[in-house]
Amino acid sequence: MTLIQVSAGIIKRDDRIFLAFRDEAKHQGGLWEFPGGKCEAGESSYDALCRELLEECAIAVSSATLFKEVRHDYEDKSVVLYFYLVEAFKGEPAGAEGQNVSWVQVCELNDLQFPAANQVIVDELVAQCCELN
Ligand SMILES: Nc1nc2c([nH]c(=O)n2[C@@H]2O[C@H](COP(=O)(O)OP(=O)(O)OP(=O)(O)O)[C@@H](O)[C@H]2O)c(=O)[nH]1
Ligand SMILES: [Mg+2]
Repeated sequence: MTLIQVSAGIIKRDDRIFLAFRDEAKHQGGLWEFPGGKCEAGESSYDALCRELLEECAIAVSSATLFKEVRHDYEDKSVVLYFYLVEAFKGEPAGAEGQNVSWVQVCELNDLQFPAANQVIVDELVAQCCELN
């Protein structure tokens, strides 16, 4: 099975994170995601992050650092996800492709459903930010 490389952005403002809802028709659809997408051939994960966040959220990333690299094997495909903490950007995040989006409190992330590969990221964000978890 081919390994798909994906970059995704953790866009945090105060105690909220910007999330997008994956269309039902997509792989792992009907779940919340950190916006992003597949790295193209020869493209760095950082460049893919910038391109995807411009396309999907209409923001221009000016600074981001790798938070965690996660490998996950779904039944139908294997992915390596490069999760970046987006530290600075221009523009206001939006659902530029018509997708539903939401600024969600970090401490309420576990109320939402994510693709399985994201659970380790959600757990870490919650552990860092929420005393009671
Ligand atoms: N963007 C994104 N993709 C994720 C996350 N978690 C996760 O398992 N994925 C998986 O990563 C893969 C690539 O994501 P994608 O569908 O956003 O890729 P893309 O933007 O290039 O979309 P396209 O193929 O419709 O053009 C999908 O198989 C998706 O299920 C996440 O938090 N964000
Ligand atoms: Mg995408």
